[in-house]
Amino acid sequence: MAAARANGPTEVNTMSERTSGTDTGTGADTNANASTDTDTPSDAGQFASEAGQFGSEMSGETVPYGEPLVEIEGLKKYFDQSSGLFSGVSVDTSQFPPISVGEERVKAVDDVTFDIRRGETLGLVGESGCGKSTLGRTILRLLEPTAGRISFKGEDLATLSGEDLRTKRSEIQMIFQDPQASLDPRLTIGQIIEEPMHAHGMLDDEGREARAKDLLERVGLDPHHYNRYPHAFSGGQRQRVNLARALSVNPDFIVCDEPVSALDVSIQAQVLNTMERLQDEFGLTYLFIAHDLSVIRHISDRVAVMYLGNIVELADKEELFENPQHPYTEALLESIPVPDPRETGARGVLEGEVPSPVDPPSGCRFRTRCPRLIAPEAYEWTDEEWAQTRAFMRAVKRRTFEPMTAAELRADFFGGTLPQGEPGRIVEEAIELVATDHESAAEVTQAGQQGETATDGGQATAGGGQSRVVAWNSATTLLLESFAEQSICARERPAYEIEPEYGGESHFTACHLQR
Ligand SMILES: Nc1ncnc2c1ncn2[C@@H]1O[C@H](COP(=O)(O)OP(=O)(O)OP(=O)(O)O)[C@@H](O)[C@H]1O
Repeated sequence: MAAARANGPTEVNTMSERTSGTDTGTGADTNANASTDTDTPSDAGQFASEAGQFGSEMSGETVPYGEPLVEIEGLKKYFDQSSGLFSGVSVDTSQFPPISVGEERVKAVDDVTFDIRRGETLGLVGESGCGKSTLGRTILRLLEPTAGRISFKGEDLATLSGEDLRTKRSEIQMIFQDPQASLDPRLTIGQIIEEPMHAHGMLDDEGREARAKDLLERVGLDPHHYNRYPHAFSGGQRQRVNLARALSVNPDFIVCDEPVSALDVSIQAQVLNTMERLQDEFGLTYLFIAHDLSVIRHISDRVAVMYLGNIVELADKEELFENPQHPYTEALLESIPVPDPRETGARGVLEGEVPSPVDPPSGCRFRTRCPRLIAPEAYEWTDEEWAQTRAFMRAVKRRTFEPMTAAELRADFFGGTLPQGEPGRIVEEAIELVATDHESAAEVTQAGQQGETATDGGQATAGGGQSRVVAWNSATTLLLESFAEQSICARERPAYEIEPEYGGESHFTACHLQR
C-alpha cells in the first residue's frame, strides 16, 4: 500500500498555472450606493507597489512557497450526539443488563491527513454534511480536535493555549458564507475592519484607520466609505469588507468557508478574482471550502474531495478534473453543474443515502454506495457473475423489485444461470428467501403493500408482511455478510498514491481499485 499521506511535502507550488482573472468588476453588484465595487488591474499594480508599507509585518516568509504551511495529521473531530443527563444511554429490554451507555458520537472528521502548501489554494469539496466546515473550524481551533495534529509553520496548534493561541490566530483567519450575518450592523465598516487589529493590539488609532482605508482600496471598495454601515453595501461588497477585516491582521492562511455561495453567479467571479489578486499581493494561502465544483475549478490549485469525514481524493486541479480515480469523485464530476445539496433531490445523483456519521462503514467510507465495489477474493468470479450478484445484492438491500418467483429472479438478475460454486449456493439461498413461490396470491399482495414501507426489521408489520420483511432482511444480511463485507473495500481502509497524468507530483486516492 502506498503512503497514507494525502500529499507529499516536496511538490512545487502551481500558482502560475492558475488563470489570472482580469478582475474587472462590472458594477453589476450594485444594490449599493456606497461603492462601485470595481477592481481594476491597474489598481492591483498600485497596491503591489505599496505592499511594503505593511508587508514587513508578514510572517509567512519562514515557510518557502510550495512547502507545507499547514500540516494535518490523523485529525478527528467527533461530536456528542446529544447532551443532557441521559445522553448516550440506551435501553434494550431483550438484553441483560437492559440499560447500556453507548458511544453515540458523530464522526464529522475522522482521521484526516493532508498538507496545505504556502501560496496555494486548496479547494475542499464534498456533499453537504461530509465534514468540510467542521474540518475548517477544527484547523482554526474554533473547535477542539478530538485527536490528531494540526501544525502551522511547524508548530503544533493543538498544544497551544491562552496568549500563544491568540497570537497565532492573527496569522490564521476565516471568512464565512454569509457576509450579511458576519458584519455587525451597528458598526461602521471602518470599525469592523479595525476590530481584529484592536484585539491584537496592532497600531495606534491613526495607524489602524490608515490601514483600514488602505485595505478597503485593496479589496476593491472606496476608502471614502470608511464611515458607512454594512446595510449600504451589496452582498459582494460585504464579502469584500469581510476580506479586508480578515486581512487587517496580516494573516498567512485564510480558511474560506463557502465565501461566494450566497452571491449571484456574476458577482461570484468578481469576488473570486479579487481573492486571487489579494492572494498574490499578500502571499496568502487559502483553504477554500465549497460544494460548487465550478467555483472550486475556478479558484483552486489542488483539490481535496471529502466524503463522510474522510478525504477520498486529493490531486492537482487539472489532474482531479481530467483523471478522477475515486468513484465518488467521478460521481460528483458527472453531476456538474452540481446542484446545491441543500435543495432536496440533489443526492439523487448518487445511489443510496449517505450512511450515518455515527456509525460509518468500515474500510472505504463510500463502499455502501459505490458502483464499483470490488469482488471478494474468497471466490472465483467472472466479471459478469460479480456484476450480476452485486446488482442483485443492491436490489435486495434496497427492495427495488416487485415480488417475483425464484425462476423469475434467476432469469431477471442472472440470465437464468447462477454463479458457479459457493457464491451460486449463497445467491440461491437468498433467492429462496425473497421469492414468492411459497406464498399465496393474497399474501403476495398484502406483503407487497406492507413491505414497501417496512424496512425496520419487520417489527412494525404483522402477518404475511412481517414474515416477508423478516425474510428480506435475512436475505440482505446473508448477501452483505457473504459478499459485501468480505470485499477488501470493507476490510481495509484504502490510501494510495498514484502517478498523476495531468499535472502535479502527487495524486492521492482512497480507493482499492488502485491497489
Ligand atoms: N455542533 C455539532 N454537533 C453535532 N453534530 C454536528 C455539529 N456540527 C456538525 N455536526 C455534524 O457533523 C457532520 C459534518 O457537518 P459539517 O457542517 O462539517 O458538514 P459540511 O460538509 O460543512 O456541510 P454543509 O456544506 O452543509 O455545511 C454532519 O453530520 C453534521 O450534522
